[in-house]
Amino acid sequence: MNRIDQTFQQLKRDGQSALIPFITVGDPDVATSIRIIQAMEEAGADLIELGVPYSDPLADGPVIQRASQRALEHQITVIDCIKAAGESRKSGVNLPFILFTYYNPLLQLGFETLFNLLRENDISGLIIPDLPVEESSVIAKYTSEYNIHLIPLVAPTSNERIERIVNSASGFIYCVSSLGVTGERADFHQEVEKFIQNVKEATSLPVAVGFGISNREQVERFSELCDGVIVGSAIVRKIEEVLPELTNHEAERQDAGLLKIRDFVRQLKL
Ligand SMILES: O=P(O)(O)OC[C@@H](O)[C@@H](O)c1c[nH]c2ccccc12
Repeated sequence: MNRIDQTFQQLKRDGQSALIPFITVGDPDVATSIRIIQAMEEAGADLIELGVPYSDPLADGPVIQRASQRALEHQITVIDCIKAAGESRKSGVNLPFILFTYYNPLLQLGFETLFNLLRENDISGLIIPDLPVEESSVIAKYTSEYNIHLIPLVAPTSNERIERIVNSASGFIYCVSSLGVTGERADFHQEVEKFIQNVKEATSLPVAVGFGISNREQVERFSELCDGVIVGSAIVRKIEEVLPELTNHEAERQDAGLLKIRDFVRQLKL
């Protein structure tokens, strides 16, 4: 069984909601990203979204755009990101990995190569924000053959498309809490509760919500409504804040930076 399925089933048995951080791999570099992934697991994260930096991240707000730019300074590729997951697994990390990438880098790579790499590096899921369900059939045969989930995004404006999106999904459904781009928010789409309820009624898969969630109170609010919460920009901003420590040549300073990231994530875990 896929690690994502196992994790959500275990969380359901424990009556818990999943905490799913997003980080940009290679920000500030791959070795540090692997240490951040380890820190996320220590902090209590249940799954992790590993973002592939992209030059034209249309759906990303300024925080993640800056993280992509920092990673692209080292010319990090989708293969480097996949291998970083494999290295993390070898280091003892058990979290299910979800590769988060725009569509274009995958086209360059080719799906056969992609799915072989995903399997070799024990990546359990894929999120492609700019691949509409109408065009996802090209990937569907690989996801079932390799037992790797293609996790769809649904938005408050998806309405009649919700049925079609969730029927072709596996793993879990990613509900986008608000319109626009990623980034911490004080408030969300005015119908967000109703929207999440509609999605839950349309699927038996776990439902997670992301976009704008940045503090414990918001995690509590959305964990009441669904099976998991995704937090990206707030964590990426914390990484940005401690970059001087993470990139310091002294190991103690690096460790201090990692501890700040770990403690920030830990206070989000319910
Ligand atoms: O950053 P936020 O507001 O916490 O939202 C999660 C988001 O970072 C992550 O899931 C994500 C990163 N890039 C995206 C592009 C589209 C949708 C979602 C994403």
